[in-house]
Amino acid sequence: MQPIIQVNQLTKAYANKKALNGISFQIHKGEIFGFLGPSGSGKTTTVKILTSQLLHTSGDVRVFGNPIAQSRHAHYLGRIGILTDNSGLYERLSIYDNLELFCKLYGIPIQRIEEVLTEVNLAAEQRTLVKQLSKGMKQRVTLARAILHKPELLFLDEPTSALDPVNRQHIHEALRKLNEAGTTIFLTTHDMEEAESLCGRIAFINGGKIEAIDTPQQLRLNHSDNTITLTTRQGRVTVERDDSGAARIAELIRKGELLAIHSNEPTLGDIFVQLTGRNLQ
Ligand SMILES: Nc1ncnc2c1ncn2[C@@H]1O[C@H](COP(=O)(O)OP(=O)(O)OP(=O)(O)O)[C@@H](O)[C@H]1O
Repeated sequence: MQPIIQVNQLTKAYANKKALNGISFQIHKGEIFGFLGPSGSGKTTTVKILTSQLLHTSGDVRVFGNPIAQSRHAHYLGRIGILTDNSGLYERLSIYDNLELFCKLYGIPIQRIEEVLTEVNLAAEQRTLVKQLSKGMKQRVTLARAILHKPELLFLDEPTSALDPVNRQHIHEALRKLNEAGTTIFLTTHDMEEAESLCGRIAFINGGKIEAIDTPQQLRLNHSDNTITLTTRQGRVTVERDDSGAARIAELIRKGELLAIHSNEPTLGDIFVQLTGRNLQ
């Protein structure tokens, strides 16, 4: 099947700065694909190019099979949804009135508002003014607006970076539901837990280059040091993940000395440091 997003050797140079250095990746229908990288690594630049808000310098970028430069029209924007920092909500209007305005602007049936507010778990608050909402609720209204027209492909640039864990969870739940209903999702984050819990595949981006792309499980397997740490009554010991290690574990169990086993799998943050020498923050 043809990928929904196909990027080949993409570069972007700002006046005096190369922000993207020849990145290539593909995203297939139904995926939640994440760009994980620290500040300044090129995440927003990529999202802006893919959503046709910014022209790229060189390389081939196709979305829905069409080169992005040719996709710069209402038909393309009608098939994608975008959520960025910039909420663009009218603070003095209620949640419902904000969404109604967008429905009228884009010719979306008004009945869709109720549906979308249920999806983001805000149906009960729909008459509340946006200025009275918490940051987390506002972000859910922004998400509601981004999916009002039922986009096939949703772009989210750091969707939960300013949110507390509970509100982050609300957004994650809404995104999982959307994905289960068929929406393909491209998101950027610097939060390894967010990437791990949401994304089927992750690209590590650093300094405008992609350092690795894989599933979180495979990334961890590829970078595991093949050791196991054991907590015993005498203290901690590390054994190899082989027959000698298995024999040692069996012996400790037999003697009743084994208290806990730790797999020593690296976190995505550990792997990022291994690959780039940098932290995600
Ligand atoms: N308009 C611009 N003019 C010049 N340089 C820019 C411009 N926009 C971004 N850059 C630079 O390009 C690089 C990539 O920036 P980008 O915003 O894509 O990174 P990011 O990973 O999204 O970072 P953050 O998480 O902080 O938003 C950075 O070094 C940034 O300073």
